[in-house]
Amino acid sequence: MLVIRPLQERDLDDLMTMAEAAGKGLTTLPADRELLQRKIDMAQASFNQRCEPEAGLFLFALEDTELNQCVGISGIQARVGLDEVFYNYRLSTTVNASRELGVHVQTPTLHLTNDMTDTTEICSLLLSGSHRQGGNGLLLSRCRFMFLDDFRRHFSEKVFAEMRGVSDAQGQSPLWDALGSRFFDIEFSEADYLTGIGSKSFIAELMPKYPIYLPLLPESAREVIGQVHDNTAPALRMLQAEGFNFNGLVDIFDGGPVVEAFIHNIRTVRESVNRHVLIRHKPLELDVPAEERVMVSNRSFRDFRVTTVPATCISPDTVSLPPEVAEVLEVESGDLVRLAPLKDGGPLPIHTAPGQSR
Ligand SMILES: CC(C)(COP(=O)(O)OP(=O)(O)OC[C@H]1O[C@@H](n2cnc3c(N)ncnc32)[C@H](O)[C@@H]1OP(=O)(O)O)[C@@H](O)C(=O)NCCC(=O)NCCSC(=O)CCC(=O)O
Ligand SMILES: NC(=[NH2+])NCCC[C@H](N)C(=O)O
Repeated sequence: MLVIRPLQERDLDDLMTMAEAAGKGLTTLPADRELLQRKIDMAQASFNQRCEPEAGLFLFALEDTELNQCVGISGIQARVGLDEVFYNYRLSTTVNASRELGVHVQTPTLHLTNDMTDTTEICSLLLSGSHRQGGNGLLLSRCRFMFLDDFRRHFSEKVFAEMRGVSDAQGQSPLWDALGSRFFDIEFSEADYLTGIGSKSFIAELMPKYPIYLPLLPESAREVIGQVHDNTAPALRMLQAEGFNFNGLVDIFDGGPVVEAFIHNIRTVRESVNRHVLIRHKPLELDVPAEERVMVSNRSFRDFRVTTVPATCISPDTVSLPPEVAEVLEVESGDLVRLAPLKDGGPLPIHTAPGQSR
């Protein structure tokens, strides 16, 4: 069975293996054992409410209970830019017009901003290659929206994701080569790694403060602005299906797009329903396609758990769970759980009785 739970101490080795396999460019998950250990500690402090709410870093592990192994990770950073400055470029238009000369030139420009300050970020989505199938990526990404909605007071109303931008197999980024490298005498992979481990003051010290006129950059750099890395296309597709849209900001190093949504508009949030658990000793048909499965969350802050069950388990006011599923979710008969479709598309497989509130 695959289950989402808070990231724990014992996940360090699995996390390190996944980060190493992912290669460079996943800013928040560099293959640095000490940093990953610090992230686990921060996640534990956040779930146990041992840190300031704004400093919360909620990291979720996807555990394969048969392998007893962490096979994926995803995260929520409660607020960005409060401890350290958070940068983006805003893609704007500057118009130079002269009625006298009959000239009207629109020039795309990049302006350095801190517009996402004090906003919640979803981040660090990574699934082990062996488990990229059967809707596991969807579970890993979407479980976060159930958590965000159930514990809204910990987060901002709007959430965003910075998507990984274009770089090649050698870690070269066309935007970095044309822009960043002119101001920082280091490679893109090193600059990215330094921001990932939290050494960010060099950005403030070295980044150009004046707007950048895009026609002055080479075509190779212009064309990657707002584009994602090939490996990140599925992550973007999943967010778009949840209602996230490009907000006009891009990453200052590789030009990857920033997408955002208001929590109340996110599809998983809108389509969730609550049901009481009914434990039933009936074998569960596990081989059900993603379209016919629903996510079930135990709604616990500290011991958050999510797994999937076939939509046929749901009745108008209960959800029947076999004992082994109830056990991994840490729920008992009568507990209230939250359900949402795993995959978008097709009719919602959750039946609400007439007159019953969701
Ligand atoms: C992102 C995940 C976890 C996604 O898992 P899977 O690859 O198993 O996903 P999937 O179910 O196969 O695909 C999800 C959806 O994307 C579609 N899809 C697949 N390949 C595509 C492509 N090349 N272009 C456009 N869409 C594509 C699928 O059809 C499906 O949509 P339908 O359902 O419509 O069929 C994984 O690919 C991964 O670990 N990638 C490497 C790490 C990475 O780049 N992470 C994101 C960094 S950016 C980040 O972390 C911030 C964002 C965040 O935290 O969410
Ligand atoms: N791909 C990168 N490492 N970009 C650097 C900046 C990342 C992020 N916006 C910050 O200010 O922390």
